[in-house]
This record gives sequence, C-alpha cells and structure tokens, in this order.
Amino acid sequence: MSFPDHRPPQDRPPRDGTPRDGAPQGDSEPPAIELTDLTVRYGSVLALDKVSLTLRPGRICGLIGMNGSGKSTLFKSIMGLVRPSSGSVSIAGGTPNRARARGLVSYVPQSEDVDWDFPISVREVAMTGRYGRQNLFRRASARDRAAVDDALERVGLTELADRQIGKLSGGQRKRAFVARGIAQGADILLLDEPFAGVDKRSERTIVDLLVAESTRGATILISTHDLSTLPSFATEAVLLMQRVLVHDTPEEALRPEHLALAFGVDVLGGGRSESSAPQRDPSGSSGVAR
Ligand SMILES: Nc1ncnc2c1ncn2[C@@H]1O[C@H](COP(=O)(O)OP(=O)(O)OP(=O)(O)O)[C@@H](O)[C@H]1O
Repeated sequence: MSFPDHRPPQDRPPRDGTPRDGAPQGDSEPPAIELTDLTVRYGSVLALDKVSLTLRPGRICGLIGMNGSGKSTLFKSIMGLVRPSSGSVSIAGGTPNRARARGLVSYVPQSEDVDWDFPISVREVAMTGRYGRQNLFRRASARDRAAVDDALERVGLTELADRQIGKLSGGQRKRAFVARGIAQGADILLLDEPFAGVDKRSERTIVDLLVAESTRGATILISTHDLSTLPSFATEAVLLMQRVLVHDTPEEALRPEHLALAFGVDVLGGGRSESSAPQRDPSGSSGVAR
C-alpha cells in the first residue's frame, strides 16, 4: 500500500496556493504546538509512543482515534498535566507550564471530567478564563467583565449566564467551556470531544466560533468522533493510535484505508478489515506512520 506525500500539511504548499482568508501563515513564529518523540506511560500502560507532531498558528487540527488511543493523554501533555516518560513538549516555544501560567492554552474537557454539581454559574466558568490575567488580590476588572460578557454572547449563553452549570443541556455546557477559552483570549484551544451529546445547532455554533478564532490566529486541536463534518472546518487531521498513524489534510486522513488503520475496522463498510486487530503494531510497515 502506498500513499502520496506524507509530509505534514504545514510542510506542503497550500493546495490552492492561498491560506484561509485572513489566517496568518505563521511560518516565521515558533510552532504553536511541537511534540517531539513524546512517550507517556501510566505504570505499565503505554499511552503515547514517540508522538511527534507540529501545529503552526492558525491551524485547526482534528484528532481522531479509537477509545484508549491516547487523545486525552495528548491534551494533558500539552497542558503539562501529565509528565512525559521521554520526549518533549514545546508550546509557543516554551514549556507547557509557562504557557498555562500565561493563559496561552485553554482546555475544554470531556464532559465526564467535569463536576457538574459544583456550585458555579456559567458566567463564573467563563470568568475562570480571566484568572491568569487577574491579580489574586483584586476583583475582576471592567475589562475582564466585558471579555466574559462578549464571550457569553458569542456562544449564545447571555440569557443563561447566572445559571448553575449543571442545569444546562449538553450542548450548552460545552459552549460554556468554549466561552471560557474565548474570554481568556487563548492562543491555543484544546477541545476534547466537544460535539459528544451536542445537537447540530450547538455544533454549528461551536464550529463557527472555532473558525473565527483560527482566523485571528488561534491554533485549535479538537478530538471528535464526528468525522463527517471535520473536512468542512479543519485544515488538517491526525489519526492516533498511541503513535501518529497519519497527519494530513482531513480528506486524505479520512480515506477508508487510513480509518481502517486507526480503528481496526472498515468504518465505511462496517466490517472488520484484514488489519483490524486493535493490538496491531502501529509502527508496522504500512508506510503511513511517520
Ligand atoms: N490515570 C491513568 N492511569 C492509568 N492508565 C490510564 C490513565 N489515564 C489513561 N490511562 C490509559 O491510557 C490509555 C490512553 O488513555 P486516554 O484517556 O488518553 O485515551 P483516549 O483516546 O482519550 O480515550 P477515549 O476516547 O476513551 O477518551 C488507555 O489505555 C487508558 O486506559
């Protein structure tokens, strides 16, 4: 099996010769995210195995992989929340802890990772995005409040701003966390399955916001199982199974033979493929893994 041009998208010329309108090229800046041979183990579990990945400013990258393929671990590595066993993580040219301290990165977690009973309102969730910019001993400034109001309006939650977060629908909850990232003005947005349990309208709202954020230069890494809409907004996609199997344009990454590698099944045909065994060696001789 052979595939054309396996260089990551940022190393290739744009297909039509032009970037998305207004999107910065970003080639003169350090990469927004640069993972080099990143390996993460939880005891005897190998969650990430020599993952190398570079994302430049203004990109929207879909992160695709089966349950347990290491997507959340990859997000947590970028946030500096798990310690690499080996390899390195560079965020905007610095460490993850520096990026977090400077409010450069915002994380929309999976719903299961949030305590929805916590007594905090939608507005307060969005305001947590401003904490990095606030002196610990002063109250939120007028600028902080304006940024939060603007973010809530953009995600369509102004009317529900004072509601406790647990009393929102699934889509509204996701939008509350997206509002936090927007209020923060984060340069890097990480979204762990933001479309799970979300209706098409909320999904559209979130996608439109992500595209707008990327146009102002934000870099977006988004894990999703909704493969059908990804090509409409992502500039690239990564198929992950402990290792990066494919990093390419969404259209190329989502080719059936690539999905068969990542999921071990013929996703489109529904049957199991020859190479289906989930325990298959992702570093095998497919010629796809970089
Ligand atoms: N804290 C932990 N301790 C031990 N093993 C862990 C821990 N967190 C994750 N793992 C294991 O690491 C592997 C990768 O998990 P991870 O949550 O990163 O995958 P994922 O792709 O995000 O999965 P899902 O799609 O189900 O959310 C899995 O085998 C998982 O069981």
